[in-house]
Amino acid sequence: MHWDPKDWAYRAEGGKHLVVFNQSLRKVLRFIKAPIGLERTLEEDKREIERRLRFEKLVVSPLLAEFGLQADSGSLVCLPADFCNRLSKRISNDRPPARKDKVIPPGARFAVLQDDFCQNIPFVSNIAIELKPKCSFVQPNRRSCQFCLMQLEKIRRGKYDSRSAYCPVDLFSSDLNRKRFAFAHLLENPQNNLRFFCDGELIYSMETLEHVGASCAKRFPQLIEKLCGFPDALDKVIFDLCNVLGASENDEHCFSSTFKNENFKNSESSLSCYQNGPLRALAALQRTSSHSANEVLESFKRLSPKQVEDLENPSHNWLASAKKQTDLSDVDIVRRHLISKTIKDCSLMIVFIPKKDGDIHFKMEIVDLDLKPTSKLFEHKTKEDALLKIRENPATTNL
Ligand SMILES: O=P(O)(O)O[C@@H]1[C@@H](OP(=O)(O)O)[C@H](OP(=O)(O)O)[C@H](O)[C@H](OP(=O)(O)O)[C@H]1OP(=O)(O)O
Ligand SMILES: Nc1ncnc2c1ncn2[C@@H]1O[C@H](COP(=O)(O)OP(=O)(O)OP(=O)(O)O)[C@@H](O)[C@H]1O
Repeated sequence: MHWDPKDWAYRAEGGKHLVVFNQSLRKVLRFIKAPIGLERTLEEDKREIERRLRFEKLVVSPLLAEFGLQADSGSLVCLPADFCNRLSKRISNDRPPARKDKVIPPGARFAVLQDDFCQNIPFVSNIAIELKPKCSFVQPNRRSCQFCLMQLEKIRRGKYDSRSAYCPVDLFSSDLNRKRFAFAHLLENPQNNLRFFCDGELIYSMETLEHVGASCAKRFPQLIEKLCGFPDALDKVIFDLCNVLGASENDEHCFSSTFKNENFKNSESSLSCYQNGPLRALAALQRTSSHSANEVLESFKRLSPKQVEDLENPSHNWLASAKKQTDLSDVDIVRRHLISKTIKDCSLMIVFIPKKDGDIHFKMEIVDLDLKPTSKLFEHKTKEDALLKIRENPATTNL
């Protein structure tokens, strides 16, 4: 393949990866980032990507398949230094300033080449919704979910300026009103949980609100109306999407959610959604682990060097760990935690097509199914400790 930076444009990025897309090929390249000045060898990239692809193929895909879902993970490609260096310069101005502490390390790189899930329907205009739902349930002995509890902490450390009233427990519920309420708050303050793209270009997100300003909040519903050909199309899209997303098997409530049933008294939709759908699978797999991060770290410390090595090479054995009902060994506990953490952090990429009969058809893919490195176990414990402190002060829970 001929690699020309001019064929690629900036798509988006998270804490670990930067993604560019090729409009004509409908493909993306997903690069691993590193802090500015920190060297990363080609071998490190390759090992990390192979570990992830292995995990997706041998562990996540079979688990998702049990719920009728597929994960399309892409393939490893080696990119020449000249391409990577020129591409980095080309996209630099498109990157959000808050993410610029990390870059694509200079030189040749390994990356993942994957289908572009923002535009995977040919011959028509594609509007895509990216949804990062996060943890679906309230942990035992707690009243509020992790997302709601973490909001103040995220504002305190400067990650966000304002609190989002989105609550994942509402999104995962089977009650369509709660789901729509969750979406309304995602639209109001998307943070890193919601993005809209039109033919691959970002049209609404936290980043566009910061850079383009509030006008994008008006413009993107108009674009959706134009594509669908009827008024208030965004409402219909969200309503239909809530139905096909499915729900967790357990209808839970989060103490910090601001949803009030009375606000929806006159709503025509005191209905439940179909339970089957990607959210059902994500909720079930997120529950793979019921151990605290502290317990997981203790289990990890007891592992032999060979067992630690096993965590670097995910295999079919992880499926047995995920399915065990009793007698969990230390290895099982760590594997289950890593599976659960991965699913709590993945995103859905959803493209919709309005049909002539007024129906809307959705095509959904799952991205960011990366296996968390064991080096993050300590960070998970630290985050959990921070959460416990929040819980000790009841004044902060019901924000
Ligand atoms: O711990 P959380 O729930 O805050 O999740 C982190 C995410 O923060 P979020 O809550 O979505 O704003 C965080 O999201 P951002 O990159 O900050 O947008 C990452 O996804 C991080 O995982 P990794 O370091 O990229 O492997 C995530 O870390 P993990 O805990 O999943 O390892
Ligand atoms: N296959 C794909 N098709 C279209 N867009 C994609 C694809 N993969 C990733 N993206 C876009 O690139 C963004 C960054 O990718 P990704 O979520 O993998 O980064 P990350 O650093 O691992 O994220 P996080 O910090 O949440 O762990 C995604 O949020 C999404 O907008």
